[in-house]
Amino acid sequence: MTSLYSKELEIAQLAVQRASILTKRVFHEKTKGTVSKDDASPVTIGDFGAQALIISALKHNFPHDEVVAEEEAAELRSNSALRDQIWELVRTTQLDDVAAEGLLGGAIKDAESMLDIIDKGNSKGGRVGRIWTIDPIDGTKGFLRGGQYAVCLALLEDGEVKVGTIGCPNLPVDDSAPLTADIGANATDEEGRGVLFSAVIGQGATSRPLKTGALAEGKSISMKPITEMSNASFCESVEAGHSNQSESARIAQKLGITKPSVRMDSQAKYGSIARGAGDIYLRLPTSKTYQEKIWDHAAGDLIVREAGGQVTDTKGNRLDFGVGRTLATNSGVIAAPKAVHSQVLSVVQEVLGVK
Ligand SMILES: Nc1ncnc2c1ncn2[C@@H]1O[C@H](COP(=O)(O)OS(=O)(=O)O)[C@@H](OP(=O)(O)O)[C@H]1O
Ligand SMILES: [Mg+2]
Ligand SMILES: [Mg+2]
Ligand SMILES: [Mg+2]
Repeated sequence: MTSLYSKELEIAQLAVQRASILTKRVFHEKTKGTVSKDDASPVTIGDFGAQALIISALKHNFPHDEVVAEEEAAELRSNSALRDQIWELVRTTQLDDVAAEGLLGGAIKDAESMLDIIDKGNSKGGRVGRIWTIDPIDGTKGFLRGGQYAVCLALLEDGEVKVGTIGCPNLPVDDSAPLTADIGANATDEEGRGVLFSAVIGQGATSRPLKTGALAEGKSISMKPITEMSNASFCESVEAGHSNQSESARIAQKLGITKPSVRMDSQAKYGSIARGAGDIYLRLPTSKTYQEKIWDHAAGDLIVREAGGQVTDTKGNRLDFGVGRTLATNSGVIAAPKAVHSQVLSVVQEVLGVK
């Protein structure tokens, strides 16, 4: 008997694997075709190319589903040199397993079709129906700096995350490799690195080595119970502009955590705590106006919850993926093992003065 969402899970994992081949190629290039977006954040040829490959696979398999993706093609329509660079990458990236590549529908027709495909990620999101959300490169600043980054894909149905997949080319394959500052900062995809995290609602979370063809065998993962807060490790963003790092240090101190935080880019943080390499992920708002994007959290939220964790915002509410392209009703993220989540939340609220 096939289980619920088995086709969605298989396609999602293969699509993330294929997109990761492309991002790894760009990761090793000196020039990554970086342009600055309207909000001053960077985007590279890797982000555009990965988004094109993932949407193409989704449209081949699930033509009626909507897609909320981070990037848009507007800039590429007026910059043909950049478009051509991306097309060259997309045209020459495929899974090295013919059957797996066939499941994703094979190659995109031409450069113009590629731009149209990138723009199919423009859904407004919402509470109704099937909507995929894509972060083609999460942690683009990390990708450029030489840190962690992730290729992220999730399926929402009526506003709830049902399937989530995160490809982390630079994380150790070994689920028990402890979370260290070095893993956060050390960007390499040499032998022994590259992991694919996945979850389906009600079916648990898994990790497997990130491959270039057919999927590797998966292993079930779970969060590590925290027996002593003094030994707990927490992770947060590298970029001080994305998460308040002085407040998190005060929270850690009040909780009795003695180790310094591990700073790591991208949803690699969610995957790392889901497999028990780390314990707690704190993301504390740095401004009252910034709204977190659904593609930055959907896959990670499900993977952590399916691994035995609890994920809320700083108000103690579950993340609500049904209000549009952003988490407009939420503020920050607190992810921790279920048994200690309320303890962590109450210290967060005390330090932030949240009622
Ligand atoms: N002001 C502010 N506050 C909170 N979050 C923000 C902010 N600005 C940007 N972003 C989003 O942060 C995403 C990357 O954050 P990360 O946690 O991966 O890592 S890090 O902050 O770069 O260390 C990053 O995702 P990518 O653009 O996919 O890299 C952004 O969507
Ligand atoms: Mg992101
Ligand atoms: Mg991104
Ligand atoms: Mg971005």
